Amino acid sequence: TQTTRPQRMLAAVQKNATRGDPRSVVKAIDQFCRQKEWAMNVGDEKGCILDSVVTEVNPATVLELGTYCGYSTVRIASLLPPDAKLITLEFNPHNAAIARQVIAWAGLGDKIQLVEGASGDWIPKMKEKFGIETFDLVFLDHWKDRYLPDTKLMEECGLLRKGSILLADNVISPGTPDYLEYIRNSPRYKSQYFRSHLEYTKAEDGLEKSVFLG
Ligand SMILES: O=C(NC/C=C/[C@H]1OC[C@H](O)[C@@H]1O)c1cc([N+](=O)[O-])cc(O)c1O
Ligand SMILES: [Mg+2]
Repeated sequence: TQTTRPQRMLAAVQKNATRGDPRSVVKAIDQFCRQKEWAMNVGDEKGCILDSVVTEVNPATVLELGTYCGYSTVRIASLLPPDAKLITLEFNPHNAAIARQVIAWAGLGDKIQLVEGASGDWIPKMKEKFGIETFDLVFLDHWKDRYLPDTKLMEECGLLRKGSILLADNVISPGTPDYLEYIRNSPRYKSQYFRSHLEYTKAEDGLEKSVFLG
């Protein structure tokens, strides 16, 4: 029977990456996407910007919205300090099942909590279910029309503190116009655009980094 693209991506990781070596997992996925099949991972160019933000923030608590196959999950978790906690939300059970195996191959299972379900349902439960007070860093990479409602929801649930960083993928391609308009005009955020390209292509895309001012 026909395999799915996430299944073929996982097979490429298991074939080409070294168990317990997160950077080799990242490299294997990027190679698969360049040489075999495009897939919607943040990719290596935007990934380097992601790395620099994670390193700068050095977060103790991270929320990722949109795991997909775990590429950015592994990329972020490989840079976190020892006791840091990364919670990643994925709506699609098949993608979540693949991501769990990618994360396991990278040996990062103890740093990452993958939660299956809708961000709108889980964001209000972060405190009670995971003992999270606030997030130091949020990486938005899920459905583009969920960036704005979920940001407002995080504000309402008190999950952001003065200095929390939101980093949003795809603000140009596919684009998140309502989110950009809100975050760039809100007095509660200070935003910065990092221009780059849509993963594995020459199309423009970029990451929007926003600091919550409280
Ligand atoms: O839809 C995108 N991401 C949303 C992911 C959505 C997740 O929810 C549905 C599925 O569970 C997936 O894992 C996307 C799309 C493109 N694209 O070029 O179409 C590029 C990207 O970097 C993206 O993150
Ligand atoms: Mg993306």
